[in-house]
Amino acid sequence: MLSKTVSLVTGSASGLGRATVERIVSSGGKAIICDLPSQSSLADSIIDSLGSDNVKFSPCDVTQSSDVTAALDLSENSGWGPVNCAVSCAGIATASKTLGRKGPHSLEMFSNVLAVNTVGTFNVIRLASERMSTLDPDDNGQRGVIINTASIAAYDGQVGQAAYAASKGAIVGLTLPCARDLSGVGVRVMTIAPGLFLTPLLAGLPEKVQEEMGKQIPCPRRLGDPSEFGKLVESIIENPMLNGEVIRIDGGYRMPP
Ligand SMILES: NC(=O)C1=CN([C@@H]2O[C@H](COP(=O)(O)OP(=O)(O)OC[C@H]3O[C@@H](n4cnc5c(N)ncnc54)[C@H](O)[C@@H]3O)[C@@H](O)[C@H]2O)C=CC1
Ligand SMILES: C[C@]12CCC(=O)C=C1CC[C@@H]1[C@@H]2[C@@H](O)C[C@@]2(C)[C@H]1CC[C@]2(O)C(=O)C=O
Repeated sequence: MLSKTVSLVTGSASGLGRATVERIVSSGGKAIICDLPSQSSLADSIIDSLGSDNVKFSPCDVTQSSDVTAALDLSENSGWGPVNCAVSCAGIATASKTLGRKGPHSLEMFSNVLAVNTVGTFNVIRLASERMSTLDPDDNGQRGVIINTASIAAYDGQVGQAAYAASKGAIVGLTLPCARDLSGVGVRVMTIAPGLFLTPLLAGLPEKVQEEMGKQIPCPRRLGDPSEFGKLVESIIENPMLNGEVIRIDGGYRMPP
């Protein structure tokens, strides 16, 4: 049960973030949805189905410190107290070769992917951990847990994924040092590296392509369901010994070049 969980979940108007909010709330916790202002109608539909006592929306660009601060404030101003769980799912994926037919990879695109995926994730870690540090510790001396989302592209980046794989590799890389940095205040840091999940990121592909992608996965022979990501988030929250590690959730899949 997550009845003591007060969470902030970025990128949670959609896909893996949304499934995380649904899981946390169905297990008794509360969640602040942090997503871009353009996603407000999706956020409203989640609030309608889960209840405004359990879920609130804070329009947020994760690259902006003031937006993340406002989301953390919303939890405290709503009477929920400081968050004790922060899950980063906000992310963007681009495809562009390092040197393509039209010339070199856009530097702006590379910087933007790193800004949202990596800098945005670290922004949440640094600001959320400060709030968690004000909480009373539990029996294990722990005050909170931070869960990041990388990708198996951090290890098996494909053609055209230099920016995306770099942004996710950096999240893998910061997991242990952040866990070490925050151990003194009793905050755990974990990262999930998903394989292929059926979210709006992949749902836009033709069905045939989705089916073919699903068949590449050794077992189970299908794309992941976002609820399976939500289940893993719940396990990480509940298990005090999980810290400083990256967990792949990919059905044994390794991406080809
Ligand atoms: N679906 C998949 O197969 C996989 C997804 N991932 C990662 O999981 C995370 C979630 O992806 P999905 O749920 O599939 O995608 P999605 O596109 O359904 O959700 C991503 C959410 O992030 C939000 N977002 C984008 N930029 C933002 C910003 N600057 N500030 C706040 N929110 C922002 C979007 O508005 C969207 O609601 C991403 O980091 C993605 O890279 C990793 C591996 C596999
Ligand atoms: C590049 C992929 C695969 C081929 C295709 O038809 C369309 C794509 C666009 C979305 C990409 C696809 C694949 O590379 C896996 C990722 C990178 C996907 C976005 C998220 C993704 O599922 C991932 O991070 C997997 O680890």
